[in-house]
Amino acid sequence: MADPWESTMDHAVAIARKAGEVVRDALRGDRMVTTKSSAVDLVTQTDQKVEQLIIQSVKEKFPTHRFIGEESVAAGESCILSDSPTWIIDPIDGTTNFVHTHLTVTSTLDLQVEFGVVYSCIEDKMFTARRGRGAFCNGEPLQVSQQKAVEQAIVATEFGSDRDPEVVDKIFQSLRNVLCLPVHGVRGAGSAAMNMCLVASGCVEAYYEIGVHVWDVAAASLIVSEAGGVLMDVEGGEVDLMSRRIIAANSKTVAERLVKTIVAFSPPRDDAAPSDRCEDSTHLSARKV
Ligand SMILES: O=P(O)(O)OC[C@@]1(O)O[C@H](CO)[C@@H](O)[C@@H]1O
Ligand SMILES: [Mg+2]
Ligand SMILES: [Mg+2]
Repeated sequence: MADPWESTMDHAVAIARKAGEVVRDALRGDRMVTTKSSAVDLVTQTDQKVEQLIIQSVKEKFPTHRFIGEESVAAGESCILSDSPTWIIDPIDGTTNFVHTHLTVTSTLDLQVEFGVVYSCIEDKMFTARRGRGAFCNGEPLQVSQQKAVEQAIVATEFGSDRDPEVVDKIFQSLRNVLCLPVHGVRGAGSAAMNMCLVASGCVEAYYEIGVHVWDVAAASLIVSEAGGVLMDVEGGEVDLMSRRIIAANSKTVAERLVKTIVAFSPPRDDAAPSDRCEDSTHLSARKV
């Protein structure tokens, strides 16, 4: 049966590839860095340029579509899912990697709940998923790991950009608990989207994080699900993409072991009123790197 969203997804893949070209070009030059919610929550002009490139390109073809973009929300736009087709965009997931010219930088585009696209532009890996039609990397089907024993697993996570000592303590308590399950190892790509694509690819068995944003995980969530994986809230139950908490695992068994292990807490939701997000958006003086 013809897929009504096929041409739209094709456009998403094409614009993700174009975004990757812009990111790769920017890696060869100087990057002006400012900060958002904390001194280590980095953003560059390339993040903003790529997000506008994506949004303008989509608006021209689909004028009724709505957007949730990381940098638009940082600039004060709402982060509310509507009944209209809504694109959830992270122009650069892994800005810290980008600023340090480290590998693994992705751009994510998600059209709720129809398709997800994550492009890892340094590796030239295009991860895609269409609801009900599987997940792929450069056209090759993806399948999660079949390892159900968490003691034989590698788990991915990130430390986030909140440096409140009480929050850091909880993050470290979870990390300690996971390590002592024990697990074979803990890894972090510096990008939630890339960590989740590693789950979908069967490279790691699970990823969890408290502190992510909806734009970090929306596209890759569909890629994990379509690769046979499971999404869960850190306290069990259905994942809420606006809650800033997620477990993406190869199986319910592994996900439920992590639920019993993680020290749960609730950051301000992405769809909370801007004043409640406690994002102080302190734009410290820009610096060139
Ligand atoms: O700001 P960015 O580059 O889009 O997000 C980068 C990122 O590593 O920070 C989050 C918190 O650790 C991660 O989950 C997310 O992928
Ligand atoms: Mg991100
Ligand atoms: Mg980003």
